[in-house]
Amino acid sequence: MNQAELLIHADAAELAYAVASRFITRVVDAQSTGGVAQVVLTGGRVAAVVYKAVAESPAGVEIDWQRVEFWWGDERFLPDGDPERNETQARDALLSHVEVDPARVHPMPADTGQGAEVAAAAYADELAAAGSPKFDVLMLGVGPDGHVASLFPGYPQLEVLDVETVAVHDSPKPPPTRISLTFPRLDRSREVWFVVSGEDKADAVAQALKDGDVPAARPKGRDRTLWLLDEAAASKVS
Ligand SMILES: O=C(O)[C@H](O)[C@@H](O)[C@H](O)[C@H](O)COP(=O)(O)O
Repeated sequence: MNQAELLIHADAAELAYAVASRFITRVVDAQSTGGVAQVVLTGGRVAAVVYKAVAESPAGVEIDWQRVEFWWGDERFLPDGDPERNETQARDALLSHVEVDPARVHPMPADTGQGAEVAAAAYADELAAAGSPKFDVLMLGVGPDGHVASLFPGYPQLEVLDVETVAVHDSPKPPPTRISLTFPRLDRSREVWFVVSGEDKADAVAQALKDGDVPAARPKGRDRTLWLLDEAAASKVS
């Protein structure tokens, strides 16, 4: 298994620009053999800044946006269009500004009254219908408690290894109900990128890099596992 690679940037803005550039290069590389780039987006403030930087990057023209397949690592289980949904924030920051193929954008289901378990199962079916793609890049934010996606410390979803998606209730991070990919599905990624900014994440980053007992210690890319940090988030890495 490959070793985690750390790339540390001066501040949140430099981190966002660096991750945006890396994202564009990664997608162009994945498309270079004529294929479709399979990418997994995450939620959170840092991710939204990265998506905006991608949308604004002049290099973005190098991507054939029609040949990018977008997935999500987790979603806040809210009605369609809710501003707190990861999908809404990704559309506002990036997807509405580039010529994506709508058929290749796969948001996790919105709350239509069906229940999060039904919605999670539907997403697993959608992944299967798409041929269970291996992801070229999977982006993950990290919470101060070391959570990734919607996999929270001490929650039963950490031990769910036989299915690819799971519902989450009583999340410590609002909103309370979520959908998440499980660890086995997160790991079906060529590259896993942890994109982390801020002093409040420094303990979680340090613990994860020491293989501590935090969810962020577990996802690993098949080819590369990158920790893309600003100095504040890296400040307790020994
Ligand atoms: O739905 C979510 O909230 C995210 O998927 C979650 O895993 C997020 O990435 C981290 O909590 C970091 O969020 P921040 O970047 O806002 O700290």
